[in-house]
Amino acid sequence: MEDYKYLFKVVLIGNAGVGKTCLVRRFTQGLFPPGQGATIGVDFMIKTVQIGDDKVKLQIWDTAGQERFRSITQSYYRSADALVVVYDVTSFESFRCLPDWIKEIEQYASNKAITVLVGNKTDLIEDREVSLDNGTNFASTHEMRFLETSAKEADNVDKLFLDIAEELTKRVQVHEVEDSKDEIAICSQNHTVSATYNCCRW
Ligand SMILES: Nc1nc2c(ncn2[C@@H]2O[C@H](COP(=O)(O)OP(=O)(O)OP(=O)(O)O)[C@@H](O)[C@H]2O)c(=O)[nH]1
Repeated sequence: MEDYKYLFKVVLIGNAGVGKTCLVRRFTQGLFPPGQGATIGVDFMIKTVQIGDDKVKLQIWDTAGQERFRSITQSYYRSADALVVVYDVTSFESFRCLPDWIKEIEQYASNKAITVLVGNKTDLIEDREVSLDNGTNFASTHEMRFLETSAKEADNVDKLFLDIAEELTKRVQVHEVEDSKDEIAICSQNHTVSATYNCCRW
C-alpha cells in the first residue's frame, strides 16, 4: 500500500555554492550540515508532507551547480513539476547568472512546471550584495514565485517546499498537472534515497 496520495518532483538549480544542498538537507533532515562538499552530478532526497487531507511525497533533486555537470543535470529538468532557481544574496555573480538558468528552464523543462526564485543566505546580513528588490523584480519579470531563505537559520525553508507541495496538489486536483507516482519505482532503482522523513504542516 502506498502511504501517500501524490508524488511530485522538485529540482533545485543555480550556481555552485549558493546553498542548494543545505536547503534540501534543512528541509528533509532538519539540519545544517557543516563543511558541505560540492554536489557531484545529482542527488535526491524524499520527504512526505501533509497537505490538507492528503499525504504528498516530494522527491527533491539537488543538482550540482558546477558547469562540468551541466549535461547530466539538464536531463532532470524535463520531468520536474517544480524548478527552484537558487542564488546567494551575498553573491551578485550568482544573481547575474540567473538569466542563464532561466534559459536552461525554457530549453529543457516542461512549461507546466512551477518556477520559484530563491535568494539564500539571508543570515549573512553584512555581506548582502543582492537586495530584496532585485530579487522581487527579477521574479516578477519572469513570472516566478519568490522567497528569500536562510538554510542556516531555517528561515523560510519549510515554507518554500510546503508552498510548492500545496500549489502542485491544487493543480493536480484540477488536472492541470499529473503527479509522478508511477515513475518512483524506476527512479528508486537507479538512485539512493538519501532520506525519508515525515512532517506535519504547522
Ligand atoms: N551563512 C550561510 N551559509 C550557507 C547557507 N546555505 C549554504 N551555506 C554555505 O554555503 C556553502 C555551499 O553550500 P551548498 O549547499 O553545498 O551549495 P550548493 O549550491 O549545493 O553547491 P554545489 O553542490 O556546488 O552546486 C556551504 O559552505 C554552506 O555551509 C545559509 O543559508 N547561510
